[in-house]
Amino acid sequence: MSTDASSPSHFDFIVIGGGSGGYAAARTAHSLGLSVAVVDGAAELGGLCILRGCMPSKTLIESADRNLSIRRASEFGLHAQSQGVDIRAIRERKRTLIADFAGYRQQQLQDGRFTLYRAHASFTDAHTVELQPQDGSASFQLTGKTFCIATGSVPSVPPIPGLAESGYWTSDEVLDAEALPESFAVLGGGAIALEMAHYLEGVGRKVTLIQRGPQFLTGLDAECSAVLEQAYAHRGITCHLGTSIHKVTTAHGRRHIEYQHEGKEKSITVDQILVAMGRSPATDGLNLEAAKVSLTQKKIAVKPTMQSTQPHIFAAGDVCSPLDVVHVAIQQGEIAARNAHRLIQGQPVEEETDYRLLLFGVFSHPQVAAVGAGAADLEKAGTPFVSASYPFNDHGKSMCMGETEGFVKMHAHRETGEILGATCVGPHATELIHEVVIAMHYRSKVQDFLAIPHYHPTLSEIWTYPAEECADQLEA
Ligand SMILES: Cc1cc2nc3c(=O)[nH]c(=O)nc-3n(C[C@H](O)[C@H](O)[C@H](O)COP(=O)(O)OP(=O)(O)OC[C@H]3O[C@@H](n4cnc5c(N)ncnc54)[C@H](O)[C@@H]3O)c2cc1C
Ligand SMILES: NC(=O)c1ccc[n+]([C@@H]2O[C@H](COP(=O)([O-])OP(=O)(O)OC[C@H]3O[C@@H](n4cnc5c(N)ncnc54)[C@H](O)[C@@H]3O)[C@@H](O)[C@H]2O)c1
Repeated sequence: MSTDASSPSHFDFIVIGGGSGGYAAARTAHSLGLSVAVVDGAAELGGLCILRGCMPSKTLIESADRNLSIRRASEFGLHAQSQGVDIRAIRERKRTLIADFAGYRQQQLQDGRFTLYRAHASFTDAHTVELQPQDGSASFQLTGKTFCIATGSVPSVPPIPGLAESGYWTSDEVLDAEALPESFAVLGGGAIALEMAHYLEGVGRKVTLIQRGPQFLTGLDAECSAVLEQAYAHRGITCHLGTSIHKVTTAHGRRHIEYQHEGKEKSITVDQILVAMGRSPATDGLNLEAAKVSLTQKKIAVKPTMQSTQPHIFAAGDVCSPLDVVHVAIQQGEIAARNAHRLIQGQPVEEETDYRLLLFGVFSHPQVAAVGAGAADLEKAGTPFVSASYPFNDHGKSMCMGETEGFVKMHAHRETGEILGATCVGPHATELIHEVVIAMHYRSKVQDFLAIPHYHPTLSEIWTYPAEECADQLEA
């Protein structure tokens, strides 16, 4: 770390935000020989994924998954019974792992490749940022030839009457709670709502999911939502879709939610509310107007080159992304750095993001994963295609495992046979999808896919069924 007066105040590339996107940008720019500054204003370094996102949530979910196995032990001829759940111990395990992951990232940020400033940055003009150090010392300025804004996102809380006054949790509070109340209303139907509902029910809490839209995971195949709704209902999670929340009140320390569902006025009383209604890009305080950087739908507007409306100011990650996930933030950060290098060298800024293999996974139970185009995208684009699906309840390995909820689905180009997209809801879906990602990376046709050997009996071989049916449709 360096904040002393002798540090250079001019850099080739200044990265604002040291999370997944920012770190990837800084690492790439350094490897290309640029002088790099990273500015991060957080009290703790590490970024969302490590501190309050992917890693803590997956650590907690692992405990829920194992508890579900204990609950079902008798199905497998095993005498096992849960003796209870120790939320404090689950949090301790999470804290230990996260401290390790965060420590490694902090080391990477401070190993001398970049000049790290622990400060909040805001633009004073298109080439200058004002830094307000985290330790309260006097502010100072840095100038840069190029920049990458990678400031991430913050939970978004809609103005539901009474919600703020009643109090609520976001994922931040669930992920670090040392005790959990007995009942929760989870508001939202995206990845956070579904993952946290799985965790909370998995450790024995009563959960009601209240989603505004007609399906979970808006934008994904509606059949995924139907499978999740049924699986969650089977576990005793109440799922109310197509709702409209009127207001929240409190009585005796509990929260009372009034909402409309299926044309009827309903209400529930719960101990705690988890708000999982999306996240907003973290642009407050950046003074983007001074740099003439524009927003579109609250996010920083970027071209496929990751350039903002100011060509030497790039962006990466949640602050600008069409999908708030880590591998995309990293890809964008790397492209931003390589294009900044080209700009400085006077070369054409030509590298563009390619979302053909856009990949999304949800660690619910069952899990959901998708890559590439869905049927709705292909129809909208007018692409001729064939589709086929196959259920896990007719697949040998998943039947042996007792994990029969869900299906796999594949889409292929009607003329070329190239695989264009796939969806999977079911056991280990977030792992299984990668087989199709690799095939799509190499632009495999369904016929090529069928030539690849699949071991028997495995979950992976389930993909051969929709591939075979797509190939049959193509022949026909
Ligand atoms: C509960 C949860 C679970 C998730 N699970 C997954 C998952 O399983 N898989 C997945 O791919 N994605 C997941 N995500 C999404 C993923 O965490 C984010 O997409 C990713 O971490 C965003 O990285 P980023 O670099 O854009 O931002 P961040 O990692 O948030 O980094 C932004 C940094 O900028 C700093 N900053 C902000 N403003 C300023 C400023 N003005 N000056 C200086 N510094 C500033 C912040 O301190 C922060 O360190 C999850 C998110 C949540 C909330
Ligand atoms: N496994 C993963 O990759 C993972 C896990 C968690 C989060 N994330 C990322 O974090 C981001 C935030 O996740 P999220 O689930 O909060 O957001 P989201 O945007 O995916 O989902 C928000 C949900 O809240 C609902 N909603 C919004 N306003 C509402 C209102 N007024 N009343 C009722 N419902 C309302 C929406 O219909 C939507 O279903 C996502 O973009 C996601 O990519 C990813």
